[in-house]
Amino acid sequence: MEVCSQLPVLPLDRPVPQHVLRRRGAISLGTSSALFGGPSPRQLCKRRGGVSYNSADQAVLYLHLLGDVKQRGPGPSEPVRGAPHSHVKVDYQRFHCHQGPVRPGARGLKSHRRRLSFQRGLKSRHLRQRPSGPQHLLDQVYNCQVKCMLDKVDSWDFDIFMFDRATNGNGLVTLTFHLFLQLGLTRLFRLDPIKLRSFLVMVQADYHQRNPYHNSLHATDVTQAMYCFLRQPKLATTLSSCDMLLALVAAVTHDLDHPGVNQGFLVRTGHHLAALYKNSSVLESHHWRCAVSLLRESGLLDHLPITDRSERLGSLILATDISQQNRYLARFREHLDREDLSMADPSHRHLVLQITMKCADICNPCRVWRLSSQWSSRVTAEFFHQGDVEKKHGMAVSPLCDRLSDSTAHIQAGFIRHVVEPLFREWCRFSCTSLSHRMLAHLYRNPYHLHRRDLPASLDHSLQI
Ligand SMILES: Nc1ncnc2c1ncn2[C@@H]1O[C@@H]2COP(=O)(O)O[C@H]2[C@H]1O
Repeated sequence: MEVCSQLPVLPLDRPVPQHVLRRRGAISLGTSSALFGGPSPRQLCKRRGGVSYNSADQAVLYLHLLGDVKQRGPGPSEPVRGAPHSHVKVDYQRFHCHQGPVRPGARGLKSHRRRLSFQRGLKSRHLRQRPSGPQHLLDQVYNCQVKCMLDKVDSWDFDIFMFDRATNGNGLVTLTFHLFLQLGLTRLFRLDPIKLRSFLVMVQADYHQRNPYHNSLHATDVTQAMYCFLRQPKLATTLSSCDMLLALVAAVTHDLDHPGVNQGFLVRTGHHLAALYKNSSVLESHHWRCAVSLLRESGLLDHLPITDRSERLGSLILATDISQQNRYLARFREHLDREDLSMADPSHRHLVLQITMKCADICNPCRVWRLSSQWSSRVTAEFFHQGDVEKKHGMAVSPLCDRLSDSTAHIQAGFIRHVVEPLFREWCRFSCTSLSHRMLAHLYRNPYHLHRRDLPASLDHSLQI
């Protein structure tokens, strides 16, 4: 594998010329697709390599690389040259030489998923260690891309999907760590960067990557949106640093351990969480308890005398229960109508934070179509998957979950009209900024795109005429 250690920052929105690629010949574990170039932006989005491991041999990682691969320097053993799809076997113990061999008893700990799963151990070690050898060189290739994107993290058009690929699926850790620095929270609260990173690694690992929608990418997107909102003048000038800290923690943890099915499903199948939380805000209560447990496990905030920390975090996460939207919105609307919302009043500030959390959670239809369309496809895929499971077990199919009678356009139209628009209209009254107007503009424009996407091509053509 040939790796260049000094690479200039490459723009992510343009294909890399072939001659540059040939000269660099760089391939990294998590490199941005931009490095591999290609004629179309669509191809830019495709990863050309991957990593896997064999559970029978946990000391070895397999790199799967597309194209002609040549090795230089100490690194992966047994390189394969010339094959169109090369597999390079990497001695994992050499990557992490000071970790020592995998303990024979380690497999016995598998059942304690929440504490010491193989994946969490693997990820956290990988992120906590000082990079060494080939990994260090590989990191440099894509760190340039990530840095370039993070410079624009306050942009409403931030491409979270590309960012996640550029960070090799570690978008949540990378972005949130950066935002803590950016808001000065790490310095102000004297947060231990190692604890912060290990907390974020655990958070990321506790999202289910198999869920099309409720996974760590959604949490990263919500966190990025939260950051954009926190920078709005109404909030930036009135919220305390403690408010901001809690808001970021709530955003990044608000869907922890989401099973990919809704509360109705858990209640109807007699899931233990439904019994535990008495069929009320079942998932949100679980996300909150998971967040508290990971905060404890990491010890991140242990040194801070923040009173009611857990309760305040809980009330932000519980506010994302969509079935309670009208209750929150009515309170917010009343204050706006009476014009008596005072950001000096802690209870009013907290209500505003809850509304901010709700906005961040369901802002995906307010993103630019390029991003919004991906979210609507993902959420529909998750709904339909639940419907498939219900059909398979002879249960009644939940609303919006039947792939035979529901469609993405239909689901989005209802969601936007009844849920998103009422919330963002009030938000716009509260924070009347260019960002708010932009979000509303996308919200009104996106259904038009959706409608066109669902039309047969011939009909779409006739409409254009
Ligand atoms: N684009 C979307 N289309 C339809 N429903 C959505 C969309 N985005 C979010 N939701 C729903 O809004 C809910 C907010 O709370 P949850 O994350 O529990 O589950 C979410 C989805 O059910």
